[in-house]
Amino acid sequence: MSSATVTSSEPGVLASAQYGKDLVRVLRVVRDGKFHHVVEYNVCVLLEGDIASSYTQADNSVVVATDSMKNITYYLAKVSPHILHPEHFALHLGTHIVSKYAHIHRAFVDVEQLRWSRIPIASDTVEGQTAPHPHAFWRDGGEKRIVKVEVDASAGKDKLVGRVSAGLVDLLVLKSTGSAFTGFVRDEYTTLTEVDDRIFSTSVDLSYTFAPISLAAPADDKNLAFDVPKELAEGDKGGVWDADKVSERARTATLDIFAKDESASVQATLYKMGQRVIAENAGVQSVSYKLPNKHYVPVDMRYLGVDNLTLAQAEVFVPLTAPSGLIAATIARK
Ligand SMILES: O=c1[nH]c(=O)c2[nH]c(=O)[nH]c2[nH]1
Repeated sequence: MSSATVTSSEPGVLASAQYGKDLVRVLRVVRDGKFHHVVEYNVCVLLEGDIASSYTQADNSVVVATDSMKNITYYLAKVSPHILHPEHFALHLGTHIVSKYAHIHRAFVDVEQLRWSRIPIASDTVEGQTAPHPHAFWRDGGEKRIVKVEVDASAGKDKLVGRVSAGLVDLLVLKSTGSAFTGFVRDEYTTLTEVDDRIFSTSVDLSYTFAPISLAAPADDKNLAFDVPKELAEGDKGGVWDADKVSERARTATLDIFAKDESASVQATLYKMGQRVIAENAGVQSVSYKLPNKHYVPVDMRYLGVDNLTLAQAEVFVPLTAPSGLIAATIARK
């Protein structure tokens, strides 16, 4: 952003500015004969560049309307060969915008992907397996895949840098044993009892960051020449161009560790999850989790002469909506 003229009557200076369109909702159908693929995305596009005068001087000549950003998003949803891969689609969208507008130096594209899974048809089997329906889908949970991309043209339109992080949110999990919490600080504020066995439930917020990549500027006027560089595509195991597999592995690792770990605490389980994501994905530089500790409290039935508090007898629990613990950490590659 170029600096604005500050007159003496203005006590403040425009320190940063971004604008764009949020919640661009799009469903795309890709027809592969009778076999269809669908993706549903909520897209947010924000831009930075030489736009200060639109704030400081009411100069709209530098404004690409947010309405146009919505239209570009729908246009690329129609023509981009990358539409089924949210990381690649977001890179394409960001690259398109910074290449088209000379005064726009950075594009930030966030994609939230909603779940549409194939309906398994029990009466149709292929080699003994339930057949996934070719064009019927169901929302199998509120979990969302998340992609955040920055396309940075500040070093030049022919020196684009892509910064990508991805992950998931709202993956709700619960285990009814295999979790303890003991040995924590005990002082005058402590009311929590130590437990060798408890319910562990959380809503996983996972995000991992890839190493920055250089991007080829689109060659043609319609900016459709954005291609995954071949050498990168082939040698990119666990990196940005392997993003669908990374997403699957990170999700599986998270669920596996959650289920199998004899958890000493949310902190210790989180750390193991992060280590596994780093170990399994060579292109991932760091992994962050935010894990709320969603408490379930055994109901005290002693007034009825019923034991629902001792470990083996705790069977009826109340989910607490608030407060919850919140355990967060980032594990970075050494
Ligand atoms: O796994 C946990 N970590 C904590 O930091 C904590 N604090 C708390 O009250 N319960 C728990 N559980």
